[in-house]
Amino acid sequence: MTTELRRLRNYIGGEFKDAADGRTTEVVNPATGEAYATAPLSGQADVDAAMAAAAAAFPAWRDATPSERQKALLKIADAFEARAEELVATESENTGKPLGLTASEELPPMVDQIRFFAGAARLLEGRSAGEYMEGMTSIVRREPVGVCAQVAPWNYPMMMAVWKFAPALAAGNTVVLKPSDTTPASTILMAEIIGEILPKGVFNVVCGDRDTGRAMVEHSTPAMASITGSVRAGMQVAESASKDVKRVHLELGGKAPVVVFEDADIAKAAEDIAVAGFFNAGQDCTAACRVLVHESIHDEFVAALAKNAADTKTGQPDDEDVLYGPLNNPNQLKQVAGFIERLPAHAKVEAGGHQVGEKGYFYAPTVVSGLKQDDEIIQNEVFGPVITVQSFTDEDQALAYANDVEFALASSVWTKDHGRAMRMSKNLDFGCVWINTHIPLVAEMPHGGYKKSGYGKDLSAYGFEDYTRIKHVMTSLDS
Ligand SMILES: NCCCC=O
Repeated sequence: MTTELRRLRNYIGGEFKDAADGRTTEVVNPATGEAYATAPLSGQADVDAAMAAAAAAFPAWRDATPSERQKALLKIADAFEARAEELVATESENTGKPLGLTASEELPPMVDQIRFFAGAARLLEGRSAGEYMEGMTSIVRREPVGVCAQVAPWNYPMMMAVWKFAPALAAGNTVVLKPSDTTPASTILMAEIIGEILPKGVFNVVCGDRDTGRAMVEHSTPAMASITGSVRAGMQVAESASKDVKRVHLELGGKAPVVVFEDADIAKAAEDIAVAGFFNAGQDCTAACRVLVHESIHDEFVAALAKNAADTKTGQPDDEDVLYGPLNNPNQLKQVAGFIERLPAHAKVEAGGHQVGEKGYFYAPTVVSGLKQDDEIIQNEVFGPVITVQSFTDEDQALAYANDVEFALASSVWTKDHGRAMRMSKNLDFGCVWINTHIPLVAEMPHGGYKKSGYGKDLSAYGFEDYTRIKHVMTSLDS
């Protein structure tokens, strides 16, 4: 018996539409490995239509007062809260995430982040107007940049979409957003909710693959392209955007060092690091994936971490005991398994190291020790439930190992020594340093990295300003 697949559609100019040429892709639930929907595989005509709708809606949305934009965003936050159960169920079908944790750990921060940007809409920062030249007054205008092309990833499909559209809309831009081709369902549901609140064309969703994303970034309409994804994808976006010098906002990979000194609370550090490394199956650009531990506590720490890994459960979304669900797709499962299969002889798998179950794309919580700084698994992003452990001799070596990767998004230090924590915070070359914790985020603080982790900030007033442009207006006092 064949079951009818749900038909997801693009949201363009206030209407749900199939791709102009009718092409679709199947959308698979990674917890079962079975298709449950189809989504448009959008081409140039669909991108053109979405860009035209966003461009047409821009002048009126730009000219709406900050107060009006705030009101609309607050309504969206309220509506998401009211339909939380539906959003969570859809996100879980998209990704296989545990239902309970998605409801408690993802939905509330998302709603809070929208409310934060609703407030930011009314706080437009600029230098003071004044007479910086005799007989002239200068003022600064902070304006929206225009239409924004935004590409969201599959690891947190709803929350990453919020990180993109909320600051963009708050600042007065209009948006064409593309969810990942593996996780479009929750974004389409968000479009349905948002569509009841915003004017037509202000928020548009185009489903599709890499070629769709490229068509969006290369399109002449958007003034800005923003992507959260892999380094490879970010480099392609930067290259495509360079053709007409578009503004680019890139949130790419991570390889977070987690530096545990000998005076840390070992049991607590091992417990917290296991959660921060395995949450969302480690599919998190800030995941606590690369532990550096002082040699004097190495064995004790590895044993504690391996025990926490063994106690961590992965499984189906409705199982209340699980910390994380499946990897997002078969390629991701292959990528994670590949890193373990290719481990050098000096590495030791302390926990996990294998697929779990026969259906879906589950992988066991894994801890690997005995690694060297130039090993593949130390230098490259695994994006799976795998925590590596290396040992160091002193602060200088810890710092050298921590900074010696191409990524620079997040890091953490575990110590009771305040001076050491402060020295490490100064010298760690990462966009975020946590001290005696790892992974919490707040809407008020910036998220974003350096080096191959990209540039531009998400969240915070900095993220909001990334979606604005500055204009200097100078007026002669004689006129
Ligand atoms: N913990 C949220 C990280 C966003 C990117 O993966």
